[in-house]
Amino acid sequence: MVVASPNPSRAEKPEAIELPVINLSGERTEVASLITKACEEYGFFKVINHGVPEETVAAMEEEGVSFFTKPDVEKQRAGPAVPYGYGRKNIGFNGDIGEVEYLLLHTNPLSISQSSITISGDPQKFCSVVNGYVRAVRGLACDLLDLMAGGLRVHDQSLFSKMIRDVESDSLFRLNHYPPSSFHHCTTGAVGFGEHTDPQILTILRSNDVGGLQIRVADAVWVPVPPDPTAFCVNVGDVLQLFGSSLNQLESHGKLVNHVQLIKGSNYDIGPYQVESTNLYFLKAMTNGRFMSVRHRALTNINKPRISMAYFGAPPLQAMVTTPPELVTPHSPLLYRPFTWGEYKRASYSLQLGDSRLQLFRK
Ligand SMILES: O=C(O)CCC(=O)C(=O)O
Ligand SMILES: [Fe+2]
Repeated sequence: MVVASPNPSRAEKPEAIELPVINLSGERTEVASLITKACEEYGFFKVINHGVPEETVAAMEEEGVSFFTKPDVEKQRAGPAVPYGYGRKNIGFNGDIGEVEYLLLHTNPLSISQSSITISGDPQKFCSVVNGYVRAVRGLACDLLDLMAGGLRVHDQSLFSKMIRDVESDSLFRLNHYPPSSFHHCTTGAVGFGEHTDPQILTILRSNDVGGLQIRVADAVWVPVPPDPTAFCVNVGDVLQLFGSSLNQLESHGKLVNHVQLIKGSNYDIGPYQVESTNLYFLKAMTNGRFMSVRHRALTNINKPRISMAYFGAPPLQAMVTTPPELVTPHSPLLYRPFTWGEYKRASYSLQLGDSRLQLFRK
């Protein structure tokens, strides 16, 4: 894999990346193969004609805006986020800080209903809007996971999706609010949500029309993903990476690497290249590394508030996460030892946001 040197000059402003756009109303086998390619080459893609009603998204966003514009004392009633509830600036338990406030919810309906009491003056309405949104995006996530399993030729095409359909699924929903940087008297965008990979299976992300999401294509090279309020942005989580890798595959993550080369060929001087020998940047586990869980972060906008909504599809805590045998071949030997999602989650919670976790489970 080719990456930039650790000390890039002017590496902060590479051109925006055009993520693959997958039209879900297309022919199924073709859609499955496009999604599989996007997961192998980018780890991120956008979906259109996804079937999630605009009203469902608008209602959720409205609840988010109405919560975040409340006075501080009222918001604090829903906190602290240990781990669920309202959090501000502190992300996790290990000192990560960002210019963000958020609501982190477990998607279990009982948990949503309990959290709603301190979040909203009309808890029943809040609860029903969140349940409606979660149901819709979970449906989308399951459909995408079935298509991925098909594209990877996994025998049981519901192998991935049944983990998040399970009533005990540990899936989460996070509403992020990034106040404009000017609010903090900054003249440039600040880091709202620091560099990380999502530990779960799959993330379905939606934001308002304000940019901020960036993905890391190489060491210290961040490319902005333009906002698109008509689409969902989907990204592979660590666990999905495990489900499908050989080092050969790690090296063939063409598109992101090509993007770096494009930047190198343009005005951006990102210094001499070197061959990266360890898999520090692209972490992968259910695809035995065929799909990549890419590092990303979110910056604040100088003038406008940004709202994002992320659904993180996860297995039940006791579920065993392991690569389907059909994805293990002599050419692609098993990369990770089997583990439970609970074990992986505990490892994530014990580390900082930007730490690599999957390699703790490398065979
Ligand atoms: O706000 C965003 O666009 C990204 C947020 C994110 O990566 C997360 O919540 O895990
Ligand atoms: Fe994330």
